[in-house]
Amino acid sequence: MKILSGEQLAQADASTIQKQQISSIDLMERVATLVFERLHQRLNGAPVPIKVFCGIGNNGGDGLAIARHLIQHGYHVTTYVTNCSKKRSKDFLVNYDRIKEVTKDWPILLSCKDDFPEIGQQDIVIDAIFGTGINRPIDGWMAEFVEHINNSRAFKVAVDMPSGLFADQAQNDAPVIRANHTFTFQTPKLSFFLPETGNLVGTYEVINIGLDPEYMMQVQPLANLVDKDLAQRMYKNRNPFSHKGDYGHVLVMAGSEGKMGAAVLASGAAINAGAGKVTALIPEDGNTILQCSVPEVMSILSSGESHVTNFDHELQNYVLCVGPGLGLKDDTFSAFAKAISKQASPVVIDADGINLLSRDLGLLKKIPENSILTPHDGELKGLIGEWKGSYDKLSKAQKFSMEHKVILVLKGAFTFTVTPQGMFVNDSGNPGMATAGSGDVLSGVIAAFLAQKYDPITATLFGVYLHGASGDLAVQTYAHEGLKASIISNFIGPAILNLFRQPQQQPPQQQ
Ligand SMILES: NC(=O)C1=CN([C@@H]2O[C@H](COP(=O)(O)OP(=O)(O)OC[C@H]3O[C@@H](n4cnc5c(N)ncnc54)[C@H](OP(=O)(O)O)[C@@H]3O)[C@@H](O)[C@H]2O)[C@H](O)CC1
Ligand SMILES: [K+]
Repeated sequence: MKILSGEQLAQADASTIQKQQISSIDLMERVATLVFERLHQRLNGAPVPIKVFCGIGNNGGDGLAIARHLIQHGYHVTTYVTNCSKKRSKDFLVNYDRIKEVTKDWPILLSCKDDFPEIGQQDIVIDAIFGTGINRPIDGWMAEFVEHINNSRAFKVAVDMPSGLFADQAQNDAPVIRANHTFTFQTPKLSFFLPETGNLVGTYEVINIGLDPEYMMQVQPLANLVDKDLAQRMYKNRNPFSHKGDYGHVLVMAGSEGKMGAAVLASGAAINAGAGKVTALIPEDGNTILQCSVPEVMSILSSGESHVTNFDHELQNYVLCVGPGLGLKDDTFSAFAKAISKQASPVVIDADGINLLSRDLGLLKKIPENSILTPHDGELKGLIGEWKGSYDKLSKAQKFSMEHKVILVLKGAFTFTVTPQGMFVNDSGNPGMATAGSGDVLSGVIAAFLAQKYDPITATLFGVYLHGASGDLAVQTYAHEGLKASIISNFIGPAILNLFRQPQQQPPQQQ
């Protein structure tokens, strides 16, 4: 699914009105009906007090039309208009008139602090104050009003976006409605996925409002969302007559004294994700640990006892995955530099591999095009320097990716994959995955898909998605707290199966 900017959504809106020969007021009606239907499905006629707060633009117009449908269906609705300027959008005004068809109560105008209504704990608040048209931080009495709503314990439903939130630009502590649920139109917005603002959205639900398919097809999005549908389409079926040679050989260069677990996890995950063969290049003293932990993985021993000191072996045709638990010793650095310089096809570099690379960024010239770097924030600083907020981080990462022709996986609640061809946001995963070794598993999984001849971007996106999906399945048994990296790794297979499982049908309701 594409993630568009506020401006692009307005263009999609205009293009829909032109091509579908639908008026903007009818499009607003379509949107409001779809939101109403979802609310009605959940509320099922409950006599809860509903307060609809409308701005004076088209988001407010949506709010008025939603309020009209709710009133028509017997809900207990009070409608308010935040009267922050004399301007009104055309379709706001039409809906302001139309609400009179269903109620004698005019919407209540709010113009200052004295007008703020009390909001009860049982109330449902529908926030239709600002949507994608917000163009500056909310200030003055409106800022206090946002705080007033946020301080209430009512359940808050945002229309398109929580008011005050910008779809695609940084905002420094500007007031924003803290929604419990957001019905967002056509595409989710980039700010939903960033750590500074993601929590303001609550759960979100995308409503397909039927914007012009041609526009949606050709537009270059800010990013693409990788969800179950897309992951399903990435999966490659196996040929029944295939053998292990068809699924590649991963060489995991990893581990040092006290960190052999990282080598075990990365190489084990490569096996679990379907690599035909996996070999671990590890320090001598780690051999027993590795061989006892994952019998499927072969080993090559470096001459160093406690850390890898050299890269000398006879292997041919393998995918290199380098870095987990490798350490930062000088002779490890030389072995790392030799390892990456010998590669002709993309490599996966993680953890200490990235720290070693940051020691001499000149080595970037030796890395094959489309190699995959999987830094956490601390490691990323060694590559792109400091940043101010997520938008700055993403823009620096994009510049780095294009300049060095590498794929960056920026791990987080929503992992961003930044490629020279564009940016992707991952939709799977949960906070239980914030646990030691989870990243080692990810690097092994991505390397396994590279070895299975997925192209580098697909191997990365599919690996990141499945890693998160494994965590999502595992958490149902282990809870966030009980999740650990080896469990995530063991759930890769079930997560692949789950890609093709249909959601369970609800049993028919009894009359
Ligand atoms: N995208 C679609 O296809 C559809 C979207 N719909 C809905 O429309 C809104 C976007 O509507 P728009 O009218 O462009 O914008 P808003 O309603 O969000 O707000 C614009 C008005 O607010 C003023 N403004 C902006 N920032 C502030 C502020 N900080 N304080 C006070 N006032 C502000 C702005 O006025 P100016 O003074 O800046 O000129 C506008 O008056 C979208 O989110 C959807 O909900 C359609 O219903 C259907 C299709
Ligand atoms: K809103």
